[in-house]
Amino acid sequence: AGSFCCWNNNRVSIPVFNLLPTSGRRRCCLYSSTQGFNQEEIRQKLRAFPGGSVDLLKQDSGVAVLTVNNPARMNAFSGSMMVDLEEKVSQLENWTEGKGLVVRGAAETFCSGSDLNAVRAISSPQDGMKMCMFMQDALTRLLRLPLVSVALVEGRALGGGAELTTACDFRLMATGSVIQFVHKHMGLVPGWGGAARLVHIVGSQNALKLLGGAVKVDPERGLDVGLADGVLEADEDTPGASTPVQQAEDWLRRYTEGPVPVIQAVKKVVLAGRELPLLEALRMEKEVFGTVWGAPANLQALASKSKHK
Ligand SMILES: CCCC(=O)SCCNC(=O)CCNC(=O)[C@H](O)C(C)(C)COP(=O)(O)OP(=O)(O)OC[C@H]1O[C@@H](n2cnc3c(N)ncnc32)[C@H](O)[C@@H]1OP(=O)(O)O
Repeated sequence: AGSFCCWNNNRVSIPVFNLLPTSGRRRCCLYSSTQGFNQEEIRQKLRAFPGGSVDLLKQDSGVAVLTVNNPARMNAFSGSMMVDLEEKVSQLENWTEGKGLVVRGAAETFCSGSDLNAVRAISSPQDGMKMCMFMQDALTRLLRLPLVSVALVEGRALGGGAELTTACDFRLMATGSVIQFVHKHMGLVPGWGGAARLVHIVGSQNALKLLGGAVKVDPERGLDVGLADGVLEADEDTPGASTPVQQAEDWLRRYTEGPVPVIQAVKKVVLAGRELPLLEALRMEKEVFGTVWGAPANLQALASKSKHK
């Protein structure tokens, strides 16, 4: 049962760690030392570029809020924020009571990508690749959490910020917000796993258009191409109106309402279907099914003779 998912000798072994029941979960590293991935060394390098933070609020409701917090730089990711993000993902991997996650930016904007000051300082290809592996690992683990996650996009999500939105299960765009993969304008392509995930979300044709044209995706276009799953209307005039975070939590509730083991199981079977070849996905589905069949929520539903009208 102690399987994990390093890419060894160009062979991808089964990424099952996060699909296991919580007690058997092991943290996954996407890359190993054979690919030049030394997480501690990269952490130390990244910490040399401080500023801002990534903050985690775990709530009794089972829904956590992860905030990218560097408003002086439009929530750009400094090096220390990348380390913060990875640590917060680790905490969420061990959150046995969790069901949902809202990912947002501070001060009404999402994230303007990597901090260009840090980018200039680590512009060698070797350092760039190390940062890329570190962020791919953190964001892959973010998407693989057994929580249903939504990116709440206010203001701008640019470059790596756009990539971060794709590491969530859903994207909610506030009125006036923009998601833009500006990489081409920076002489880059996505490196935090954003291209691979974008293809899964919108298909290769739309992904080519969005990346190749560095298209500004507003909420209407987001819904049209399938990048956005909903739009939040601004409601500043109504006294006591709910905040965008509350609106996002309300939106998410349809997927997070119910017992923790069932919600986590739903995410796990979908993840298996998304990431594994069919036979392995079916096997994983069987494993997860075994954790809910005859479990308290199932027995309770049977006893109450519930009807689905
Ligand atoms: C694999 C990852 C690839 C990447 O993420 S590459 C980075 C992609 N992102 C960018 O190129 C964003 C560059 N920034 C911009 O386009 C604009 O600043 C932006 C976000 C549209 C906001 O424009 P405005 O509303 O006019 O505000 P502004 O330009 O005065 O910005 C306010 C302060 O924030 C700073 N800022 C914004 N984005 C940053 C970034 N990514 N890295 C470092 N600093 C950044 C900006 O320099 C300004 O600071 P200051 O007030 O001049 O000290």
